Parts: sequence; C-alpha cells; structure tokens
Amino acid sequence: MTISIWRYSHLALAVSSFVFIVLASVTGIILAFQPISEQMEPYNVADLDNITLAETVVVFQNTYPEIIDIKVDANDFVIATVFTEDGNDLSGYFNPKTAEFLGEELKPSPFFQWVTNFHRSLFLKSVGRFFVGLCSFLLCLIAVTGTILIVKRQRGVKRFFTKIINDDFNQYWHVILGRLSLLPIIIITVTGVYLSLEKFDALPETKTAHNIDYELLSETPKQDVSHFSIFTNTSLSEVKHIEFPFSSDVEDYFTVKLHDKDLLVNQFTGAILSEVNTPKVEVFSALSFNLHTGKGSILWSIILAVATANILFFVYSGFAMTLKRRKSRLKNKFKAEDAEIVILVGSENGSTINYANTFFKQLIKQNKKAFIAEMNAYTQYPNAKHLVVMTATYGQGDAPTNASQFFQKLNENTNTKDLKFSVVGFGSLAYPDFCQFAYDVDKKLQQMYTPILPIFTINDKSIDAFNQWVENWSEASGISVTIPQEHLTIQPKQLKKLKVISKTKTNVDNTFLITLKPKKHHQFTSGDLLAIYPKNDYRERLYSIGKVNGTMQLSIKLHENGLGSEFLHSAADGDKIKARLVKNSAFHFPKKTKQVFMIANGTGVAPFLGMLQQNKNIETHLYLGLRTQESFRLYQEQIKQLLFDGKLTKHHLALSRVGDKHYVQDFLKRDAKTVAKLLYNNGVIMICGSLAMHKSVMSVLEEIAVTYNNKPLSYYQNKQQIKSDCY
Ligand SMILES: Cc1cc2nc3c(=O)[nH]c(=O)nc-3n(C[C@H](O)[C@H](O)[C@H](O)COP(=O)(O)O)c2cc1C
Repeated sequence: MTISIWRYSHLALAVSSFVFIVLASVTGIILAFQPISEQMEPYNVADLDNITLAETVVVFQNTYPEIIDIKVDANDFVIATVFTEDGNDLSGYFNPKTAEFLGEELKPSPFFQWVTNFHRSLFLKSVGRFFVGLCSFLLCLIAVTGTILIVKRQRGVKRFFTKIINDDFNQYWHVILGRLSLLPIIIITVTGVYLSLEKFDALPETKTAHNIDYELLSETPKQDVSHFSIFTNTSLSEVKHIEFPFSSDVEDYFTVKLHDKDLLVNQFTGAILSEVNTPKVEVFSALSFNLHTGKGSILWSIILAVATANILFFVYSGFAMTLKRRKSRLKNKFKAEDAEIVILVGSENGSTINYANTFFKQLIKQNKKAFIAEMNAYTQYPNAKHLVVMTATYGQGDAPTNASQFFQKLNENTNTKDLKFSVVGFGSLAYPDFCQFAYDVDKKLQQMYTPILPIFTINDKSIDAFNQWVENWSEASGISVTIPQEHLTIQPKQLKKLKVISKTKTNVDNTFLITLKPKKHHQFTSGDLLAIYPKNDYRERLYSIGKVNGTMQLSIKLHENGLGSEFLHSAADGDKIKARLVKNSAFHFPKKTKQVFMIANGTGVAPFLGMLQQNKNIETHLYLGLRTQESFRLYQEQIKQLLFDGKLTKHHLALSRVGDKHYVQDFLKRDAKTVAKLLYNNGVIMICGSLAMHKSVMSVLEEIAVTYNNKPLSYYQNKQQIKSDCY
C-alpha cells in the first residue's frame, strides 16, 4: 500500500538502525542507574547555593596547613586534596561547611564501566563510536519524523496533545508514549551526537590562555581571604575547581574554574588578575554530558531510564504495526482489464484491507473474475460490471493515504455508466466525521455510475455489520457470497471465568437482565464491554457492562437463533462462563463535569444503570426509549432507587408504542434549551443503543447546537462532550 513519505522515512530509519538502537537503549537503561546509585551516597551534605566560596576556603585554611585543591563534582560532592597537621596527605570527600573529611573518592564500578564502554563503542573502538554516534543521529531523525506523523494524525500542531482513541494497542501506546518521551529522546540523541563529535575532535578547539601582567602584581592592599569580594560573591554551586597557590610568592595565585569562566586571583589582595570566559563548546560539552548521563539528578536519570525503555517499546510496537500492514497486502489472479468485479480499498492501518481481501478471496473461490486494488490505483476497467469500494476515514473526514488521489483518478479514468457500485464505509462513531470520506466517495460515484445499494457504514469494524452488507450485496448483485467468520475474527485470548449470579425472566420485549461475577478480582467499570464466545470458537458477541454492586449487569435482548443471547438465556444460576473484558475508555462515566445527559434505547440502558450507581455529585438526566410501560418494569426498581438516592436527578421515559408514541429525540427537542445549556457549560452527553437511534439523536443535537449555541455539533464532539457506544 502507498505509505506517506513521513511514515516511509520513519520506518526506513528505524529498520536501518534498529540493532544499534536496541543495544544502545538496553545499555542506556542500565547506565541511568549509575547516577542514581552515586546520588544515594551520603556525601551531599550541604546546600551549595547557600555557601560562599569564601566560607569554604576559610574553613579549609583554618583546618589544614596546606590545601592543594577543592573540586565540586556533578553530584555536588565536594572533593579536596589537603595536607594534615601531621604531614599526611588526605584526599576524598569533605564537608564544605566544616572541612570535615567524609570518605575516600568513589571508584567507578567495574560493571558500570564495562557497560559504559559497550554503550559508547560496542567494544569496536573508533568504528563502534562512529556507529553509535550515527545511530544517535538517526534516532533523532526518527523522533522528528515521528513528531510529524503525530501532527498529521492529530490534524495540527495545536492538537498535538489532545485525546487519542484506543483503536489498536500498539498504535495507541506508540503515539501516547511517543508524545510523552519526545523531548527526553530528542535531548538524549542530540547530546549523544554532540558527545560523539567531541570524541572525534570534530568540534572547534577550546584552549583558554590567561594573560598576566607580572609587573603589576602587588601584595598590597592586603586583605583577608574571607573578604575577597570574588570569593564572597561566588556560591560554591558555581564552582567547578579551585587550585590553591603553591607558595606564598605573589606570582602564585588562586586558579578558580567556574561553570562559565576561569579566573586567576591574587592571593594577597583578592584582585582578579585574569578572567577568561569558558568557551561555548566546553559549556555545551558539560551540559551534554550531564543531560545525556543524568549525572547529578535522580529525577532526570529516572526520566532518561523511562524514555530509553520506551524506545525499546517503540521498536517492538513499530515493527508489529508494520507487520500487520504488510500482512494485508493485495495479490491478484486476474488483470484489471479482465476483471468483472473490482474491489477498491482505502485503508491506513490494514483492517479494511482484511475485510476487502476476505470478500475478494471468496469471489475468487467461486471462480469470479475479481480484482482488488488500492483506491489510488483506480483506472479503466473495460470488462467490469461491479465496483465495490471499501474505505476507512481519517483526519477530518479525510481519505486514508492510499485513497488520497482517488477523486483525481476518478476524473482521469472513465468507465461505463452501467458500472454498478456499492460503497462500504469503515469508521468509528467516536470521531465527529463518521465515515465522511465514504459518504463523499458515494456521492461522487453516484454522478458517474449506477448504485446497486445505498452506502453502508460499519462502526468499529463490526463483523456482524459487515456480514449484513455482504448479504445485501449478494442479494442485489445475484452473486451469492458467504464469508467464513473465522477469516475475520482473531482467536480470543485472556478469557476470564465468570459466575452467573442471577437472571430475570424475559419481559414483553424478550429482554432480560443477567448478573455475572468474575471469579477473581478483575478491573472493569460501567461502559466496558464483555465479549462472550458461545460456541467456544472464534465467534464473539459483545455486551455493554453496567457495574452494579461490584457485579456485571448486562441487558440482553433474546433473538431467535441469536448466538449470544440464546447462550446467556440458557445459562442457569451458578453456571460458569468464559469471557473477555474489553476496556472501552471512550465510554466511561466522566469525572470532571457537572452535568451528564444519558440517552439510551432498549438494552442500551445497561451501562448507564451501573454508571449512575458510581455517581457521587454530578447532575444526571436519563432519557430512556422503550416500547411500553411493561418494558420499563425490568429497570423500574433500579431507576426508582437511583432517583431516591439522588444519583439520578431526572428520568425521561419515551414510550414508542403508547399514546402519542414518543422517542428519545422528541424529548431532546422538547428540552432543547437545557441541552444547549449543558453543551455550553461543558456538560457531557452519552448515547448508548441502536445505530438508528444514534443517527436521529445526533441530528437533533446538531440542530440544537447550531440554533442555540451557534456552533456545529462537531465542536462539542472534538471536546469529547459527546460519547457514543451504539450497535
Ligand atoms: C487517527 C484516526 C483518525 C480517525 N478518524 C476517523 C474519522 O474522522 N471518522 C471515522 O468515521 N473514523 C475515523 N477513524 C476510525 C477508522 O476509520 C476506523 O478505525 C477504520 O476501521 C480503520 O481502518 P483501517 O485499519 O483500514 O485504516 C480514525 C482512526 C484513527 C486512528
């Protein structure tokens, strides 16, 4: 499939450097613990910002007859070499406030040294150093191309950190962790490149030379060291190193190295004899070293370790996504010009290709001359009778990358007007522009060819919906196709055991409530989904969970020959069933809002019954659409209790088979002003139930948003104020 230049660059860079990246990351994670272990040592005994150089020099001079030098290392440990009264030399860590000797200088751990050498050069000396530097550079480019991919995916720089919908584990965490570790990774890589350049002497020379006019050296006016203004005005945290005068000759002086300059100081008068600024290259080198290694900061070392561990996850998840995409490549038996049925696919992440391929393979199996291609490969099909377009939607209702040139190609290539077409849109109701690109394609094709079916949209890759379309298409085209479901479903993993606690009788609408309890403690909440496997095979049925008193309450409509509903209906109290928990974070009860309107029809009320139980102080309205008062009896007790407990503020029951026949959308129209106010005040609207109800509700909400608030509904959808889980 066509992939964008940015994704191609991102992938090519990762492929070309991945072995080095993995080695450098693993060793980098280990090395991040070195500064942490050093910082744990008890030698950081004083706040260096609050001690002047004068204080330290004086206390050392008062304690020891001779001092060679005093250093402050990256961990803020003070290291000195002195001679004691009895003429012995003493070297190691000292307390800068008292000049007390604290201990000998730490020797680098042989293990960390071994890992450091491997990290720097892979034991390959200059060649290894070169490759590690190059890999650092490539990793930086990977981070940059990754950033561009996120910007494109999020539809702009401003939306860089806005919410991401969890469609796919690898993709979701690749982006989430990528955003969080972007800055540390750029810092690690840029400083890594800098340190490599330094090792190869590729940076400008940085020699500093002092110039002293020995003629002007004077022992007067003599001052006590404690009054040297340069010493009293310099805190110890600014100092890297101070060398004491070798003798009491005026030609011998203090040599002071600060972070930003080198000074020579007259030992009698405190006058500055020479001052040279530290070259920028040296300042950057020190900064790069500290930033790259985490020296001196436990927090930064931890950030480095986490960011580096994330790099390993990016390698894994990036390749997993690529493999998934490659798996869904298109292979043909017939040429485009011979094909009678042409299937065109628009897909970014491969799942639509999987559906299209399955459909295509069934046609080939039935000896049909079928041809499959990406939408961008649209051309002339002289023998084609049927055109099927299956496409996902991305961006703001935009085309996936491999369909971006479809409209242009449509204009360039014409086929017979009799070509019968059908468009299948794959999308997600979690996005404001549900299947918009598919709608655009359908509209355009209607101007050129003959529709065999109205556009068909599929929410969240629903296999049931896809089968429904296949059935519709088979009927309309006269070409019978049945899809073996195992071709579309992935074998279930991580099944949990659940016990049936209770089950109600079916009511007038053939609906019942079933309560299940997980055998072990499993994390779930209202709005999550429960996938059951009635025949212990690939066939899965999903139900929305309401967490009621710690158990799972499902509302099920019993369908004739309904795989899932019959299975659950036949379960007796105490029976055990296996199921998979599907996190559905996009449909959890909001915590940070003041008002929530819940809109449901039929069994869609189940998650709301659980959410309302969790509610502490949010104003909630439940708009529930059912057929008759008798249908309501199933939920009546729970709703009464919720109202009584103040967890549900108001309840609006729309009965579609009684009296004037009401639907939830009618009540929303009635309460238009309150709904508009809720949207304006950042309240949340949650919708659960049938897709048909969802469509009607959305169009009423659109009207309300535009009329009262002068804003399109998409404005509120983008702010995550509309949450849907419909089927
Ligand atoms: C970044 C991103 C943006 C999306 N934007 C939309 C959208 O605007 N409208 C929509 O209906 N679906 C949207 N979707 C959902 C996809 O169209 C849907 O998951 C589709 O099944 C993916 O098909 P694919 O795996 O073939 O690319 C988006 C998904 C992602 C990851």
